[in-house]
Amino acid sequence: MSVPAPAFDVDAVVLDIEGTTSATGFVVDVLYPYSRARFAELLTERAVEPEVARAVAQVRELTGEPEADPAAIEKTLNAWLDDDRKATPLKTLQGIVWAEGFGRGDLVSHFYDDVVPALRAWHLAGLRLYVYSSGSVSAQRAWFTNSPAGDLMPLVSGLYDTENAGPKQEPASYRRIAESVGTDGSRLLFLSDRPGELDAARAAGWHAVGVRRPGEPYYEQGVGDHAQAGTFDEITVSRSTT
Ligand SMILES: CSCCC(=O)C(=O)COP(=O)(O)O
Ligand SMILES: [Mg+2]
Repeated sequence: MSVPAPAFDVDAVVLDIEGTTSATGFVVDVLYPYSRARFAELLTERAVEPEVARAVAQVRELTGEPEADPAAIEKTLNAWLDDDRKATPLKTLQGIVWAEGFGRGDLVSHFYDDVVPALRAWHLAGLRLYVYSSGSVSAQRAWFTNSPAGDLMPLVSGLYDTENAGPKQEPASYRRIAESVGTDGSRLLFLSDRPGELDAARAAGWHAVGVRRPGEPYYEQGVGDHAQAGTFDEITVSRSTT
């Protein structure tokens, strides 16, 4: 079923990244190898850093291997990468490596051509913009700061990931975000490529639009009975002040 997106009167738009603002192919072909090549050093040379140690403890807990050494942890991380599993400790460790890569100029993020003009127009119209991605908050910040169109963080009011909000397929995560931004779910619009995420947002009382871009992994599957758009140009949002 294909339902075109209606016009939305909301206070804020919450954005998924991979498959929605940006190409999955770029993440998988550029960012994933970048992190894969740096995990060994991170796990051996920087194991005492609190963020690394916390993520390693989470990997050990998730795998049920409390004694796992750096080589075993690396093997697990790479297996999760192969499966594109959005495990929180994987995303934390990738976020560390990517943020440093963006910072030193090795990496520049990717946004589909229709996205940045739409974000600027929505921001100008008084809408707040948030990000909710499986990528860690530090990865998201680096992604928006180091875009081909320059620093986009001034457009963004807040960043949410699976650590500060929870899993993306659970309605409770969307309720948590609504509470955090101080807005009722009925005044929030979530944009994502994944039907399970759209279902969870709708179950929390949010508006949701499925973004279906040719070539993306979820394009063929579609977005179920959710309203859909092929680009951000097809999404009309405004914010009434009454
Ligand atoms: C800058 S975040 C990098 C992309 C990533 O690792 C990821 O898992 C994105 O997943 P999403 O929830 O945005 O589909
Ligand atoms: Mg996505």
